[in-house]
Amino acid sequence: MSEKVRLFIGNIFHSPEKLQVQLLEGGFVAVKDRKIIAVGDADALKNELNRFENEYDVEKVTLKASQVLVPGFVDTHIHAPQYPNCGLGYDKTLLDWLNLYTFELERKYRDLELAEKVFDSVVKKSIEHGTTTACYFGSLFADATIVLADAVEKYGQRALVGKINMTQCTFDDYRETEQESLDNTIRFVENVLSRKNDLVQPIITPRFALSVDIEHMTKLSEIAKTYDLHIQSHVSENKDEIALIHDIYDLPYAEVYDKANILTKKTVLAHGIYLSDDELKLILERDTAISHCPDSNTCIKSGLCDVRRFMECGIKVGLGTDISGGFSPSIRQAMKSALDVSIHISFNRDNYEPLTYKDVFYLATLGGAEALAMDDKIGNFEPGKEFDALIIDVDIKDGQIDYLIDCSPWEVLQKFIYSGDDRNILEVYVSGRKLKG
Ligand SMILES: O=c1[nH]c(=O)c2nc[nH]c2[nH]1
Ligand SMILES: [Zn+2]
Repeated sequence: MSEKVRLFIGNIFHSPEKLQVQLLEGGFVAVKDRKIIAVGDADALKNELNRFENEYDVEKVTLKASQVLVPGFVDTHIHAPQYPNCGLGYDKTLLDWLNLYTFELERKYRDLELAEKVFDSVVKKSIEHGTTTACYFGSLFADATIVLADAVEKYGQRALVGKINMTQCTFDDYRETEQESLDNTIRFVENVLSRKNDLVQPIITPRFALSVDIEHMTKLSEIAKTYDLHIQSHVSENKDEIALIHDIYDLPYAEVYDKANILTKKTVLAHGIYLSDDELKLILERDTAISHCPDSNTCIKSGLCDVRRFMECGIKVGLGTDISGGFSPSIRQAMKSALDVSIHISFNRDNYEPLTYKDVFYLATLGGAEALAMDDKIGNFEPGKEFDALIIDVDIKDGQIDYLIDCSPWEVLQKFIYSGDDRNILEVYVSGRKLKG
């Protein structure tokens, strides 16, 4: 019996390299078990097809003209416990929003039944919208965050899952002592690592520089070092927040994190709207990434984030939904909003080139993988990488798009980014396994 290979044949988009988008028209991706073994254009397919059919038991998946195959989307910043609050509290700005809406909801996750109900929904919804890899802020409570890791494992998503650390600047009954924070973090990390599921990894999660002081953050960074883990936090999101950090430390925001050793090549910081050039230089030197979350920046009125500036100085950047600062679990929505914000910035700046749909496609796929330091495994269709992919169709019965004229493959991609939704995502694959469709 020869081994099975799936051949996806049709119009294929991916970013072979940073900032580039390539169309393989009538091309193919060959998948064996979890991994991509070959990729090519129509000519390569003609040359390779016989060989594949001789060597393997080939199953063909042939796409229609209204369909494209793309790498799975990467959500580099999403708060799972905040999912019930999507769409709420947007008359506030960050610090009031945290106190009046967010901590009020998050403190309820001592209740593990609530945790199970919400995390089941948010993970399913995220996959429905094409997120094959998510970087989750979990709960302050280790047990609830274990329930989130369970949901991710159950539905087969690739994810980094973090137990939040907060020892100050929140309600008395919604924080941990420093010892609890360290003990529960280690307990959570060991729980996730003991599963030996390479799709689900723990991530160290000091919430932001107001939630934990430098000394405690330094201890958290030591845990990350001991276990070789990722780190996530927020940075320079809101002017009032930045003023408080400055009052406490008299240092630029990014330097506070650098003092605590949390700027590593496996760290992703959300927002960064007001980072100075010097802070960007520091972040670049540390090879730390930024998660651009345009919906959140608009909904809680944090500001217009110039993501092109990060990209131009070479910082790794991905997109984040930032539920529930953002209202939607969809990275397609984040792509559209990243375009909107960039266009709005261009109205007030001479010679400013707004992002294009190709730029946001890169950010949603390879950019996200780079931001999470996972681009050795995912992000495009390079042979040897795992097959995380979506089949998108803009000609479906009950979608938002009426497909009235034939579209070229590039137009199919544009239509999806601007006018599509989860109904246009027919199939979702993570590590070769079909999760939707
Ligand atoms: O967008 C945000 N969401 C949060 O939950 C949060 N916590 C600190 N800073 C934050 N920013
Ligand atoms: Zn956030």
